[in-house]
Amino acid sequence: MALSCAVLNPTHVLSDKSPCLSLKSSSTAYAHGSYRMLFQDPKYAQASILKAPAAFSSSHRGSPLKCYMRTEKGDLGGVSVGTETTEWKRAEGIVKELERQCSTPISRLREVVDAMAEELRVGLASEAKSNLLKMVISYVDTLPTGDEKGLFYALDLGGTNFRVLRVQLGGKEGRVIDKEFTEVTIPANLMVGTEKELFDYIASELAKFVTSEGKNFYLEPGRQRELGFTFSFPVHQTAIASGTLIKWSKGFSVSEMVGKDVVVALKEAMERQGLDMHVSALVNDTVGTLAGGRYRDEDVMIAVILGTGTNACYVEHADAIPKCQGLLPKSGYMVINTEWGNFWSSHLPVTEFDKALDAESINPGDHIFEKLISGMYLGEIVRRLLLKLAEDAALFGDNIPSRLREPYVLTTPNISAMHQDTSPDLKVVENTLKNVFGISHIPLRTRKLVVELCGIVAVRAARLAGAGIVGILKKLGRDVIGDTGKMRTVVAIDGGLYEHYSFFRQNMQSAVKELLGSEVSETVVLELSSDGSGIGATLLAASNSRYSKKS
Ligand SMILES: Nc1ncnc2c1ncn2[C@@H]1O[C@H](COP(=O)(O)OP(=O)(O)O)[C@@H](O)[C@H]1O
Ligand SMILES: O=P(O)(O)OC[C@H]1O[C@@H](O)[C@H](O)[C@@H](O)[C@@H]1O
Repeated sequence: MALSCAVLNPTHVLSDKSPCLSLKSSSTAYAHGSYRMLFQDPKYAQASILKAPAAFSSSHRGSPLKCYMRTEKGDLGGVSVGTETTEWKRAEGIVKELERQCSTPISRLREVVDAMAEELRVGLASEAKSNLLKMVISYVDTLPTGDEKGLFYALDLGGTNFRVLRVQLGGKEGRVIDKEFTEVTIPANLMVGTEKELFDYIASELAKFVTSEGKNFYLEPGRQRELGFTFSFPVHQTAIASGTLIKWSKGFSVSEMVGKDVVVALKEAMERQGLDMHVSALVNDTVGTLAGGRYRDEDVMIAVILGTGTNACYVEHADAIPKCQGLLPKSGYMVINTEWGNFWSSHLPVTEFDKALDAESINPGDHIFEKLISGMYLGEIVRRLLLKLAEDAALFGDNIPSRLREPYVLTTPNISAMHQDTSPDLKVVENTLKNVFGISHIPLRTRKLVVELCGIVAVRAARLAGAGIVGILKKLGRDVIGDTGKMRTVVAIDGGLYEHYSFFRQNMQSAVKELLGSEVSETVVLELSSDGSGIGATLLAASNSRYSKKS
């Protein structure tokens, strides 16, 4: 079977040193001019001089045989004479089309900003089930003052990790006198198990941690230990220390929990563990991050999580919350947990791959924005693209590795490592694809294509996250220089995706700058607040302590 490749001739050159021919199974190719066939893979090392018109065949089967062809006089000035197979052209076509579908030009981002600002407003107007954004009233209407004192614990149940923390707070002078924490990965089976299994695991880890309390930590005599419980899932908050689960996200589905008070579930589990501790605050991790950020900088107004999932909260004026009837806080403001992961707009650049991922997820139709931008999903999107290229353009040869069909086997840390591979031969890409999918002998141009795919998915995610932030700034009227002049707004950001993926961080920051313009963007600070939610939860436990004298 002849490859339908162009006939080679000396003028037909490729600008890079990518392999010139991809030979699948037994096939022949034709070459004009006299060339030396250099096989890239040593096991086919046979240099043979081909006299034009030359035909050669390979009995090689399986993944493509890569080779270089050069004139007898050696290298054609550093280029190889090559030809494109139809499959390669098809692969490039698919990637180009994907780039078009995922594009986020500033015009489209502005539409997303406006849609986000509108959904924020709608969500504050009423508790209608139809609201995309839950806009959860957090019952946090006072943020840390710095006067907090004493020993407080925090427990942070996230999408991937579960953290326990204790701090000794020393008021304005001492601030954080000492802190200790431990982090464990949540066993996957508990994400889909029973309430008792999940909460007994959490309570037992917490009880273990309490027994290791050192002498640096001091509990006032006669007091019960107090805890800030950070629960990174959509909760309908009913008071500062109670709330019922609205729905799971990020691969969790402990079914009988929906509608139940998560603090009651934790308290029952703590009792089963014999753990004597009072839950003083139930907070979303964005609210914890905001509190931790405000403890350091009084201009923190917004907190964003870009981790396994994504979400944002912000400080809203109480009189801008119509659904907050009769709950007018003395402070005049209320922290709102937007639950923006559930945002959707027709302006979002959603592709067939995103739709398929959503349809096959455990929460189809939910958290569409989160599925476009957060750490749980970026690797999975790239995997789906690679599978498409393998099926439609034989990117990795005739036989498709079975692991390429395995959902979530390619993680976002994998794609950030490949995407940020600075080695000249893209060794990280090669090793990652080999370790994850068992694919080897990947030519350089294919590795470059994989990097390009990671970039397309990451840029879209980062720019959409930036648009989400500007949507909140717009809701607050801080996307322009108001008549009160320039106001500094700090956005505290936590989460492994933002913290570890610098390319994502840079693209998000540049999207915010592009949307705001240089003058306004100078008033907005995006800062990494990597231990924010834990510290913040202890601070909120302190400010809502059963022993504090509420004025
Ligand atoms: N090196 C990395 N590059 C890109 N994303 C990463 C990296 N390391 C972790 N992440 C993302 O961060 C997520 C963990 O975020 P983190 O905030 O630490 O925990 P959680 O989401 O459980 O609160 C992981 O699910 C992963 O998607
Ligand atoms: O910290 P994580 O696991 O990345 O969670 C971030 C967000 O994940 C979303 O799925 C939840 O609905 C939010 O409540 C949460 O804040």
